[in-house]
Amino acid sequence: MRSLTPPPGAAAADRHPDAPAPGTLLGSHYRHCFGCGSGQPHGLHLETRAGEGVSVTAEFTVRPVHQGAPGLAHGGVLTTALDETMGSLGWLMHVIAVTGRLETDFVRPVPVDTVLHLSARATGVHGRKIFTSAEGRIGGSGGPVAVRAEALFIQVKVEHFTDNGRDEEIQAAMADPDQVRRARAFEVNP
Ligand SMILES: CCCCC/C=C\C/C=C\C/C=C\C/C=C/CCCC(=O)SCCNC(=O)CCNC(=O)[C@H](O)C(C)(C)COP(=O)(O)OP(=O)(O)OC[C@H]1O[C@@H](n2cnc3c(N)ncnc32)[C@H](O)[C@@H]1OP(=O)(O)O
Repeated sequence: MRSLTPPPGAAAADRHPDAPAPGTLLGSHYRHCFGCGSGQPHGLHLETRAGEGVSVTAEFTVRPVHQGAPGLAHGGVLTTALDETMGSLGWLMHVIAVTGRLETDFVRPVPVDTVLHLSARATGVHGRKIFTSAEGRIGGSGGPVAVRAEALFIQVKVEHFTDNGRDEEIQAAMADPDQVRRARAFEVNP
């Protein structure tokens, strides 16, 4: 199994000089994203905020549509929330990266209506690989840990999307000045 710990020789993750100030809401990277998009009625609607260094926070309210067992959040949904939170670290580094590998520890059951306080940080960079970790706490940022994850993101070029995404959505994204502006925030040229 490939490790999610930065290898010897990994560098610390660099906060881009133009990264939004700590406390700033990052906004959605794509309106139809299941994790953060406002145009996705069944999505998680996560709003991620920049932290210090290469770190972010977010709050996720578990709704009845997120159930796995009666009254409890589905583990896959919680993993998605962690994935999205770690994925948004790219905003602070000005890189586009996709999840390559992700591992979740489910520590406590998470009831419907819980506000999960999520935090994520980059733990190292090695070539195109960005190592990250995240946790979700119940009831507040000092509350008990319910979920924990580590993930490896791989830096990609914009062609990762334009070559592989369904044409209909790619054309719409390229015709949307807001989307182009957001892609430029990642220093890519769509
Ligand atoms: C106009 C259109 C604009 C659109 C864009 C606009 C905005 C977008 C901006 C940001 C979007 C991104 C994220 C935002 C936040 C969202 C969070 C959710 C993120 C996701 O939900 S995203 C979906 C799920 N994700 C995928 O859909 C990936 C599918 N996959 C692939 O596309 C390839 O698989 C890829 C690219 C991952 C690698 O392929 P590749 O050919 O580029 O690279 P290669 O294989 O050479 O690997 C290089 C080094 O990574 C190591 N490595 C690779 N894979 C590994 C693994 N699984 N485990 C451990 N190590 C791994 C190798 O071992 C090597 O390591 P080493 O260098 O040490 O040898």
